[in-house]
Amino acid sequence: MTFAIQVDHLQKHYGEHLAVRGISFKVEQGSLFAFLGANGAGKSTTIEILCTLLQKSSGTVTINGYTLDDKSHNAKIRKSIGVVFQQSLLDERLTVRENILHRGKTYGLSKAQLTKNYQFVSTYLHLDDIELQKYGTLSGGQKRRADIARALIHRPQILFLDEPTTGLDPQTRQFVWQAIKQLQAETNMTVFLTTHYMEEAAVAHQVIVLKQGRIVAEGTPDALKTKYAYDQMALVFHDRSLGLKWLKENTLPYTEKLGIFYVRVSSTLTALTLLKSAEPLLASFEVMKGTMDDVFIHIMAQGDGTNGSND
Ligand SMILES: Nc1ncnc2c1ncn2[C@@H]1O[C@H](COP(=O)(O)OP(=O)(O)OP(=O)(O)O)[C@@H](O)[C@H]1O
Repeated sequence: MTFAIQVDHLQKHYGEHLAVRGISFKVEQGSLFAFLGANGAGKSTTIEILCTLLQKSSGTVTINGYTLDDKSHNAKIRKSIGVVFQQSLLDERLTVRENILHRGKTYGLSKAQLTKNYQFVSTYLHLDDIELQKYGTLSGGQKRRADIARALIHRPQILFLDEPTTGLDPQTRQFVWQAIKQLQAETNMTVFLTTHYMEEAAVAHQVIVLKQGRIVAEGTPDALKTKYAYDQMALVFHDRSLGLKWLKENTLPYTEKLGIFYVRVSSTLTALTLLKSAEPLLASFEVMKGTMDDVFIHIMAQGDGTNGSND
C-alpha cells in the first residue's frame, strides 16, 4: 500500500494554545479522505501545515514521499499538491481562462503542457460556458468550479479541499461533488477533504474525526456508522394506549415527540420483525438508517476520549 500522506505525532502551538495535539494518520494514495471536526478542532491548522503554509511545532509529515520542512522538499511538495481554500485566490478582473492559465505559468508549465492541462480541467469542471467571463462576475457555484480548476492546472497528485461546497445550493453542491468524485476515480488522485456536510463524508474511503486537536474516531464510513449510529423506527399508533402497551410488552425503550414514537433497533431486519407484530396497531411508520450525521453528533457528545494514536 502506498501512502500519499503520512503524519506522525503532529503538534501545533499558537503561543500557549495547543491547537493540534500530537495526531498521527496515513492517507492511502488515490483515496478520498475526509477530515472532520467541529469548528476550532484544528482542521485548517493541520491542512495549512500539510500544504507548507504554516510551520508545525513538532512531529513529522511526509507528502508524496517528501519530508516537510526540508527546504528543497517543501518546493516539491507545493508542486505536487493543489489546494482549494474557502477564500478564493483568483483575480476578479481577469477571465476564468486568463486566471487559470496565469496560475499554470507560475508552475513553469510549457505552452503545450499548459494547453493540454487546461483542456483537461476545462472538461472536468465544465468551464466552456464561463471561461471567457470575468471571475468577479461569476456566481458562487461558478467561482468554485474555477477555483478547483485553478488548483488542478498543474495536475497535482493530491488535491486539498477545505470545505469546497460551503454556501452552495444543493444542485451546485452535487455538481461540484460529482466532478471531484469523477476526477478522483478516473485519475487516481488523492483527495483530502474537510467538510461540514456529513453526507459528503459518507462516500469517503476513510474518515478521521478531530476534536480539540485530537483524533477521537477514525475508520471507514461503514465502520463508524456501525459503531456510532443506529437504525431507528418512527411509529404512529392508531391508539396511543395500545401502542404503549405493545412497547411495554416487547420491552422496547422509546422516546415520544408529537405523537411519534422513536425506537432504536439493532438492524433493519429486527425492525421488520417488530413491525410485523405491531402491524394492526400502526397508523404509519418509517425505518430510518443510521447516518454520518448520527456518527458526528454521537462523537461530539462524548467526552475527550482518544483512539490511542494521539499523544
Ligand atoms: N493564528 C492563530 N493564532 C492563535 N490561535 C489560532 C490561530 N489559528 C487558529 N487558532 C486556534 O486554533 C484552534 C484550531 O483552529 P482551526 O482554524 O485549525 O480549526 P478548524 O477545525 O479549521 O475550525 P473551522 O471548522 O471553524 O474552520 C482554534 O482554537 C483556533 O482559535
